Amino acid sequence: MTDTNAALSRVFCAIDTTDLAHAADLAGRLGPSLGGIKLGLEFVNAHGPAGVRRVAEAGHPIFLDLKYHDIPNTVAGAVRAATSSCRPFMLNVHASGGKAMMIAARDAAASAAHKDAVRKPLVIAVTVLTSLDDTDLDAVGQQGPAADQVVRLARLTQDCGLDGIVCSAREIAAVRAACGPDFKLIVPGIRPAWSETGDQKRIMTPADAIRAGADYLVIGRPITGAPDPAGAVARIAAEIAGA
Ligand SMILES: O=c1ccn([C@@H]2O[C@H](COP(=O)(O)O)[C@@H](O)[C@H]2O)c(=O)[nH]1
Repeated sequence: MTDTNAALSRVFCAIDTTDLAHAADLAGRLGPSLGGIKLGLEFVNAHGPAGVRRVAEAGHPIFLDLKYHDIPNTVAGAVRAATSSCRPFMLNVHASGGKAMMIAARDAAASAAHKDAVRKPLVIAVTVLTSLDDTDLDAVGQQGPAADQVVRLARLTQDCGLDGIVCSAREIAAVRAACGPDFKLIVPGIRPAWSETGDQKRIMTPADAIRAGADYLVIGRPITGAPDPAGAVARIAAEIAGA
């Protein structure tokens, strides 16, 4: 990839904060070429759909990262409500919530979008959190290694008709081999060489993750914790463009 705008369009910035004014200001400063903004549990629990709509005023697609994990009826209701109130580009559930729940989420997103005459959000499923490694999986009784569990859940997600998954960059090759080129791979756990790892365990640099075949990268603290967030985004875009 040689074009920095094309590189930027693959990046969702995770704005994890309770500060609404800061989130809206930051979204406005990251430039129109950014792929989108990811808002999750911290922000939405503080500010709800009105806060999401406020941040969306900057014009970026919104990835609503609330990782629903409940019984099918409850998740369907949450997906319907979120689709109508937040109009996200993409939202997610946990694949380990099972087949019936994922199908209910898929159908709820489609029916709510149809009812409101808006574009259906991409519905994707979290496989294995990027903060977990093989030892962590053993501890919760999930059959590792992580890559095997990710592929198992990716196949299940695809069978349920969802649009893609959240996985780490380390599993991209295995998931592509199992699920093909059109299945969307959304990849957090991204750490430029100059950033701190923090609580993430299955990490990769932005350039390597794009080279591996990620559709979108989700990058939070390396951008939001930088003294100059827009500068950090530009640096990441240049690294990807050089990949
Ligand atoms: O497996 C997952 C699923 C979601 N996330 C989310 O992505 C961002 C990453 O932020 P960083 O600051 O770059 O670590 C964060 O909002 C998580 O909730 C994830 O990291 N891993």
